[in-house]
Amino acid sequence: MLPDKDGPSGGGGVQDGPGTEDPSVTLFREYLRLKTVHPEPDYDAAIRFLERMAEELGLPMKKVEVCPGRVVAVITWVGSRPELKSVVLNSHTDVVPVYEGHWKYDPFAAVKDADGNIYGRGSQDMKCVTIQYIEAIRRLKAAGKRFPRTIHLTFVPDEEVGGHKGMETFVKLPEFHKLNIGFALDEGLANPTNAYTVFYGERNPWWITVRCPGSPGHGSRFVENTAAEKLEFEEKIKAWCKVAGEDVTYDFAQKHMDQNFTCTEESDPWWHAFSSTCKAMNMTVKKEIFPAATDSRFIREEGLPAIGFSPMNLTPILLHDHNEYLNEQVFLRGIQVYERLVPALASVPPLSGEE
Ligand code: MET
Ligand SMILES: [Zn+2]
Ligand SMILES: [Zn+2]
Repeated sequence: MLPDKDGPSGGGGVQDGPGTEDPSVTLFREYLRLKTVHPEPDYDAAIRFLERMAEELGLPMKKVEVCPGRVVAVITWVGSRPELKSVVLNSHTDVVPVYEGHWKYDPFAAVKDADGNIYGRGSQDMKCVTIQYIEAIRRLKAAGKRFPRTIHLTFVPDEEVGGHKGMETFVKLPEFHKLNIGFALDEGLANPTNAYTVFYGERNPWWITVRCPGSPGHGSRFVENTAAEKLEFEEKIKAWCKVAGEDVTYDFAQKHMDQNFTCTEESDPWWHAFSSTCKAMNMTVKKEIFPAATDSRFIREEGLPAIGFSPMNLTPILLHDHNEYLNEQVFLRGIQVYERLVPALASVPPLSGEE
């Protein structure tokens, strides 16, 4: 069947004929069209979509309103040994704003071009992962599988604005602790080579607002920051503010100091399950520290292991960029990766203290 081609100005791109697109890709494109974009994300649309997903999967969904208008949704597949610690598949539902003029296509139209590249805000960060989790679970359920450990899919708001009304609050609530988490997967980044990148730690974000009444200042970007530099750095700000005048103050919007990272030794049962599955699928895995910050930092601060992983190889890193896209074949391959990873993680044998 010949594709029906629209030029970029038509905003349509190339569409598959009816029935030729993989339903998982169609679902991904549908999700990309929801405008969960800051500064006013349509979270109601996301929750409605997730409720439909839960219904299709035949799994219960809980809603935890962590702040007014900010709901964390949790879809749960109870394991055959529910007393064991669970596996969390986390994703955030919000996306960063766009400069429409810089985009080839409408960033909320989920246009697919002739090469199968799907353009949309969130196509890499991280609506792809949300749908990959859901589709992997759908396929595993359809195949009649069940695993010892309970699997929770958590969908959180406001990651892109610092997580205050999202994961940061959620981890402090009893509903989070009741999940009885053993291990969590969260977002990572694309890798332009054939390898996949996994993240076992993050940089500590410091977002600082300096108040200097009556005297306009200029923003500064502090890119390099080792632990030692960071400790000294606040003294510098203090000194600068003091020199600028007694009424000059500063506030932290983000001040993370936690240096916890997740164990990636082969002796660690969670890491072993993750890495041996990747090996069995002939995937090359590169371990890195995440260059920015994700909701994993809140999970790690609770003392729980979390790996940042978005299965996108052969893909330029386009998170927060204009013309963010993901190729449909890479997307589909990612579902297969989770179809293997999820069973491996949810079948990690009981750890000491679990029996
Ligand atoms: C410090 S909040 C992090 C927001 C977003 N994930 C970013 O890295 O830009
Ligand atoms: Zn993200
Ligand atoms: Zn982001």
